[in-house]
Amino acid sequence: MIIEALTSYAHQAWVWSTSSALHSVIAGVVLLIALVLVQEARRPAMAGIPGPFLARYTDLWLTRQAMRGNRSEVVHGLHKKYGRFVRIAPNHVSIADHAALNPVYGHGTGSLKADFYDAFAAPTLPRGLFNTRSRPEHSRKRKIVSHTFAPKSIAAFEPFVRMQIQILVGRLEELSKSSQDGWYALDVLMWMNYFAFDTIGSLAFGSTFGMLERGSPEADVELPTPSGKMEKTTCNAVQIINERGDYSATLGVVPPYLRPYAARLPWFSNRLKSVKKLTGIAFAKVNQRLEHGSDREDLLAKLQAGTDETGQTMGKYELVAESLTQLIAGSDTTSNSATAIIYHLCQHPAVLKKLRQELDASLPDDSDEVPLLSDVDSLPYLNAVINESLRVHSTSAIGLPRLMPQGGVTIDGKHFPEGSVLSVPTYTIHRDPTVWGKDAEEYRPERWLDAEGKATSKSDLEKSFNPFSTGPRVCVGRNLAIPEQQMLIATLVKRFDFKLEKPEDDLLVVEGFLRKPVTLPAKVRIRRKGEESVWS
Ligand code: HEM
Repeated sequence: MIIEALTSYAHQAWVWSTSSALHSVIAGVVLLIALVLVQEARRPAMAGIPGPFLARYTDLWLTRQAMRGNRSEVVHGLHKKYGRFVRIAPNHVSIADHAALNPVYGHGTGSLKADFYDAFAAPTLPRGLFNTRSRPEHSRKRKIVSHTFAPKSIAAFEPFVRMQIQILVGRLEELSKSSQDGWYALDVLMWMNYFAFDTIGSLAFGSTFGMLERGSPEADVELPTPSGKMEKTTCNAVQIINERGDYSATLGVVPPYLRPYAARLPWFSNRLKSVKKLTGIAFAKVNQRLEHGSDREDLLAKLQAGTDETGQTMGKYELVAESLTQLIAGSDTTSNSATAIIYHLCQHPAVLKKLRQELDASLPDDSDEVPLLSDVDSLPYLNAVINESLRVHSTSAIGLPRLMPQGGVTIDGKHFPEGSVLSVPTYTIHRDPTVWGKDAEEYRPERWLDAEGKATSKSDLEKSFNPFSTGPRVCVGRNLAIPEQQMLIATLVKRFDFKLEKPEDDLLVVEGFLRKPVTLPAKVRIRRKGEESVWS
């Protein structure tokens, strides 16, 4: 009886919906609402968690924030309004509490990278260390790659990094001398990009992109043509790496079943060209290296030599994928952070003065050499300046989404079942007043030091300091990233004066996957001792 009645009802509804275009639209909307409500009913754990009304029913709310380029600031505002737990998508809760870092990201929790990371896969390559979501595949790759970042390897990389700093110094001196009053106008961000790309090019591909020498962001690309031949061309590597971040971080929050359609919209399809070109850069560089060989002890050499537990080395495509991963992960992270440091030093003359006192006391004045890592890695104020800049700027600022494993997870009495997506927003925990104090929004390197100016026992602050993430997917390159900043910033501060074109302006930032400065117009000149105030 009931089945007959339902069948007859469905039949009538079908006839009604097909009887006119308006009826079809109404039927479609009703169906969509029914689907959304059924989905909502299947997620009782999420139901009581506050957040924007639309985010409860559709991922498109978060997509919109990602497209607008200020996701972290918006999510931060929501946490201020609603508290520690905020539902930012139907199946995604943001938890602004450092105590959630371990259950969400920690070793042994069994959480995995969420399907957000599928949007980071390069179309023609196997997954790399960063975007693989498979635990066994990640463990295998991580074993090979972490070996390349062991302390012994970092010692071998130091001369390559110092060489790029030396080239940067030479170029800035030359440009300063070319100007009548010694001040040369430049975009600090672009020069930090040239440095970061050339350094990672030198390490990950065996040769630089020549950006510092040319003062331009061009890189060679090799792309397959429809006929299967490789076409050689050039592109603006800085621009395409930015566009690739915007593309992936936005497409990654679109529901997976809508991604093929979304990818056809001009906003995405224009940026997809950049994703392809980026792969072409890695192909061009790795091909060059494989053709010509090299006896350099760099990242690529270590990747080529690395073996997994079965004794297998990486094949060519995997090698390209991992080199590309390092190019993407190790380039603008470095340049964004260095630019933010220079900006904050320009805005805080007292901090600059103190840093210079420390550097002048520990490094010789008359040396043309870039300092050794061992000369600068334990300088407390330099490290405080770097940490404070990583905290305030947070180039990796969004909550990195993780999929909860079988059995789910309970955080602060709230249970999230298997399949829930959770994240801890780095931008917000870097501003938690219960950890950082009432002045959490202020730039104050002294918070990293004790009353005698020595590095504090960091455990109190470090529990909420998350620039490199944590757990099995923690940044594998952090042992390189920090020494790179230490040597670079020590050299620039010791040898140059900077002044901002518009000191009254905040640092303009936009967020794709990373929170990055848009530009930092400034002037640079060879340092003139006794005229310290010019930085502000
Ligand atoms: C200041 C500089 C850097 C910052 C702030 C930074 C930050 C991060 C963060 C937050 C992650 C986790 C991403 C996620 O889970 O989605 C990450 C992962 C990663 N980083 Fe870095 N990074 C920096 C420099 C570097 C450098 C120089 C390299 C290599 C040359 C590098 C290579 C990687 C790789 C390969 C991963 C993926 C690790 C994995 O999933 O096992 N990073 N980084």
